[in-house]
Amino acid sequence: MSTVVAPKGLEGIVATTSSICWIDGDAGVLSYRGIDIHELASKSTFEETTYLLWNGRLPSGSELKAFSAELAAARVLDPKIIDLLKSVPTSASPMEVLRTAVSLASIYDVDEKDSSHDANVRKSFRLTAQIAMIVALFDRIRKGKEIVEADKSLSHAANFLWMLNGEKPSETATNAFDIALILHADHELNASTFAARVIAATLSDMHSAITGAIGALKGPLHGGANEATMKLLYAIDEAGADPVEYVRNMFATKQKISGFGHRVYHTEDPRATHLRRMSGELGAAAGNTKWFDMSQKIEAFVKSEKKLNANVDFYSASTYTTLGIDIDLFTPIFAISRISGWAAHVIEQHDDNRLIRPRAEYTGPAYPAPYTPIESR
Ligand SMILES: CC(=O)SCCNC(=O)CCNC(=O)[C@H](O)C(C)(C)COP(=O)(O)OP(=O)(O)OC[C@H]1O[C@@H](n2cnc3c(N)ncnc32)[C@H](O)[C@@H]1OP(=O)(O)O
Ligand SMILES: O=C([O-])CC(=O)C(=O)O
Repeated sequence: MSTVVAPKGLEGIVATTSSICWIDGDAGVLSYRGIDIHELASKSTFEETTYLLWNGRLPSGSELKAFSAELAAARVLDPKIIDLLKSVPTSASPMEVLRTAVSLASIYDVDEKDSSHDANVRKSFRLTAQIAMIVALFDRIRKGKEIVEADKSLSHAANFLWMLNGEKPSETATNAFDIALILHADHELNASTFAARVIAATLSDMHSAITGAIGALKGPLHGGANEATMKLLYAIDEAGADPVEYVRNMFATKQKISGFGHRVYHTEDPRATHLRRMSGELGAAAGNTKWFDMSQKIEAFVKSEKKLNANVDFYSASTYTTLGIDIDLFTPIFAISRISGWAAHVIEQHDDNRLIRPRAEYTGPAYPAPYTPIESR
């Protein structure tokens, strides 16, 4: 059998068919079910976008109302999950707590043993509602604050901010957060979604797939880059350094700059366009454009020096910081949004499944290698 080895990191390999998300990396186009992300970011809501991802089309007014009500009604956490959040060390990273809590949620899910299409949709509602709650609740618990009950009259974005901060969010904050959720909702076969599909393709369950996806998202080459970006901005600020000189030194020591580069986009990441604008606008409204200004200087330098564009994670860092959100919640917030895309992909995988099992080109000792008895080694 002649073998063709796929490029390292599977670059450029088309590994499945999917009707969920289409990207043109050269033109900087991202669409969900064919609808341009710019339209969705300016006209849609997270609820409507999630309906689109799960159902393949935009909802009617009554369908959206029913869908939003079902998502709000799913804002329920088994007490055992709250016990878990209270029992882990307050120093635990919110991302590992989220991963563990989603795994535990599987055991208490009423559809635990059912991976039919309908059960997967029901689980998708619950996971989408619960992931946001888990992130907010753990943050309050670790800070010694009272737990805030979910408010089912609020949108998904507003309810998260309410449960996180214990005060009703402003319209500006809610809108900005809602747009961030829309922008992060899906991105074709990114690493965490691929991980979810590989797990789902063994006919394992939705919770297992999402637990694995959260683990994949956590890494700094993927969703973890938003947190790493903010750490860089803080480091530059604390050092009182010039951002350009700081980054120049990082290049000189062959370090990567978080929030730049992308496997698929060879031009501006269309999501960065919105996050840049939001970062600037929110900073101006808050009377503090420090992080935005610093980000812009870095962006211009990285672009001129390395021809690398900012990705979705770069300006989300300063956007979330300006919204008063703690740095280690940035990647969990990515998960709060991306669950909608992960769920759509798990459903799509289960609806038309085949095991995902590629081959590896063997580079180890030649076969047959001798088995040396232990006393002779
Ligand atoms: C939501 C998301 O997941 S978006 C991506 C979030 N991740 C980051 O922001 C982390 C920083 N970026 C990166 O590490 C990469 O650009 C990735 C992981 C996003 C894409 O990786 P790949 O497609 O495998 O590109 P790869 O890492 O091979 O980079 C290609 C070249 O560009 C350079 N490069 C890529 N990104 C960066 C960066 N952020 N800073 C400096 N150099 C970079 C690499 O060093 C490499 O240079 P070389 O050919 O001289 O060795
Ligand atoms: O598509 C990717 O490789 C990473 C990404 O931008 C995302 O997951 O949003």
